[in-house]
Amino acid sequence: MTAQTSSSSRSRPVVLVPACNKMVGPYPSHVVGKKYVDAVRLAGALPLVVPSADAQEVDELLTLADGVLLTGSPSNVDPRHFGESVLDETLPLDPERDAWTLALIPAALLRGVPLFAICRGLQEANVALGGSLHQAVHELADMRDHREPEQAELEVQYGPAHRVQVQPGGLLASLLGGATEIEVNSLHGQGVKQLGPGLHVEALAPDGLIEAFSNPQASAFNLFVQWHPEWQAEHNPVSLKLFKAFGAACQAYRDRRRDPLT
Ligand SMILES: N[C@@H](CCC(=O)NCCCC(=O)O)C(=O)O
Repeated sequence: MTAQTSSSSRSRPVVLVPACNKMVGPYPSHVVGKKYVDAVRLAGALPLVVPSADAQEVDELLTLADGVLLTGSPSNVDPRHFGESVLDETLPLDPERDAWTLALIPAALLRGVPLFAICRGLQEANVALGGSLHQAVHELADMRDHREPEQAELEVQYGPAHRVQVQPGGLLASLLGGATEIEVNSLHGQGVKQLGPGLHVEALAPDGLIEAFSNPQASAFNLFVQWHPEWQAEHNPVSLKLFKAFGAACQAYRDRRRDPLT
């Protein structure tokens, strides 16, 4: 092994983590939950938190990236991005995040950069790829309330909430060694209404809500999940498998970029 290949195989892949935008006291700030950054490290990658960016900066940022992790957030994707007006004005939005992640997602997929998206990340990916969202799943007949018990302690909010059926033959089933059902947490009010064209359902909740999907047309690893695998990921065998698979895809992307002939 040459010195060059040995150093490239040792250097960790860089994973972009887009920040949310919120006020911290009187100060407009960029914020990312620590559990997401920790999970990127657990995947064997180096997290790089990106503050809000310009849609024009997406290509430049992707040249730095060996992977992208889209986090959850209390904020909703603005329904105007899928042709609806906001039904509940009291819920938070994050127009600065929408402004560039909706451009980042198709660009990352086109470039073959591995992409893993969680909760709001799944929702914004569906919208970025031509789908739409329910604004309040809990107000639909025959759907369960997928929101967390807000007054409960965090362990309960992020505790197991319902099972999901893993669709046979898909990426998720393969990552989970053929598992057909898993237990997940649930902390969201929005949810997939119309899945974007060409996207593949990977998991369903008992009420039929899409809980995971992938884009089989993209050349690299991509997985979008509605639950929160980053919560105490090191203690959850399902989460470990997902983050390890994402990390391995990011490492392979980095190694190919560094040494295209290997
Ligand atoms: N606001 C959206 C998305 C929900 C979501 O991502 N929750 C995460 C909360 C904080 C965190 O754990 O990062 C919805 O309600 O559907």
